[in-house]
Amino acid sequence: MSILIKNGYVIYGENLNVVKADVLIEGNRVVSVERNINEAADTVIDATGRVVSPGFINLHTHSPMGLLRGLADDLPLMDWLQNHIWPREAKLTPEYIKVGAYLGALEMIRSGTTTFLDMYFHMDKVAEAVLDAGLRGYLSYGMIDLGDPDRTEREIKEALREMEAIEKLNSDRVHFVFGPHAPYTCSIALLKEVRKLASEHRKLITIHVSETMAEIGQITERYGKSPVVLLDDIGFLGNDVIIAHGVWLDSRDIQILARHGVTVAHNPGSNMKLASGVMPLEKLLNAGVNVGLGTDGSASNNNLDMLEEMKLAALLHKVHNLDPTVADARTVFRMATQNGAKALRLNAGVIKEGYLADIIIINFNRPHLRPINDVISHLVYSANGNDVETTIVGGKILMLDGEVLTLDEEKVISEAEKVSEKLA
Ligand SMILES: N[C@@H](CCSC[C@H]1O[C@@H](n2cnc3c(=O)[nH]cnc32)[C@H](O)[C@@H]1O)C(=O)O
Ligand SMILES: [Zn+2]
Repeated sequence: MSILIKNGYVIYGENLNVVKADVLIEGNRVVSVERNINEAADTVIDATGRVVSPGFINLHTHSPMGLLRGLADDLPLMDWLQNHIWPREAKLTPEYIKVGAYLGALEMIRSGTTTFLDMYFHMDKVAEAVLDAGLRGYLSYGMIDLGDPDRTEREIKEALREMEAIEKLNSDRVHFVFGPHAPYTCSIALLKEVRKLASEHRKLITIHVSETMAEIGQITERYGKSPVVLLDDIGFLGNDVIIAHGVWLDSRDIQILARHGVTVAHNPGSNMKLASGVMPLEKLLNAGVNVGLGTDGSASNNNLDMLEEMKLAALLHKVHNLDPTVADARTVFRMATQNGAKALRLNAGVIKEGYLADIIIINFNRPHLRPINDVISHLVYSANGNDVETTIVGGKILMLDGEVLTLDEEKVISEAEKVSEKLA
């Protein structure tokens, strides 16, 4: 199968050069980006007045949490989790989670996300939804043992069960990732076992770290050190680790993360909504730490729109530093694309010959995106997810001119509505 995208403004290569060109996709890869490609293709898409961009990589989310959207707002993290989210999650069955995963997948396709790193439970069900939807999912079972050795064993067993189930699906679009929830919900024994298993099975690890001041307080009281120093001391860190948040990091923590090549998934929307704090983006980037962008779940954001998230990231760090040169549009755009790909070791996040064809087309024939003075600026500061018209993953078209081809949109939405009645 081949796709030819004609006449668009293409965001080309790592340097984000915007060129008027055609893009030829063969199989799952981009084979050519040039003016006036005249080759025949199975599908030809006219992208006149449109921007052809790498799809977004949401580096931290809980995709089925759309089911809980709007049920518990305006609360701090620990209260939100313990008193509102966890009691509702206790009612979630594998079937409900699958319904939530379809809702999340639909939202991601519509807003231009092509790959996401997820943490939730029953990820084998999420994987089935991801495969139907056509997205790429890096899926972690969120492990929580609260220091109870019986629970440690159960959580590891469940993670391994889900790993096997996902591997059985035998697709390059779904990957299992280890997901110990956080240093305040996981015992040292669990964290050490995860480190060992991840190395043994060559899997990535993702974990919430240093999200709130309350967490720093708890971990310092329990262990006499910061969460990052704790993880370093038990040999947990490596370039296969993606920490979500990293809001409360001191300069020593940052040096440790840089030394190990750890990636940080930044979630500005969630950090602002839960009033967790402002992550030290400039310091992390200056130390050479890879920083990607995530939305977190739809119960703390409250959507999965990466275009919106880029703007939040840019604005947050400007006002926080009282310096508008911080978090410039190109830096933030790279966080939402190539930095995420780097963390996931995925040959995507860039449009270039040989890369995976994970590509979106954004309609710039709209007043808020004209005149086209600067494409990257418009994407970060002026666009939103609704401007995405076409979404392609691995050379497969998931949405074409605003019509989602892989999912029955009405059904996905009505089933989510039905499940929500059972959770309220
Ligand atoms: N095995 C666990 C499931 C954990 S999934 C991952 C968890 O992370 C929670 N979560 C969502 N957003 C955040 C966040 O920002 N910080 C910490 N936890 C979060 C989410 O609600 C979910 O409970 C169990 O049986 O309860
Ligand atoms: Zn999270």
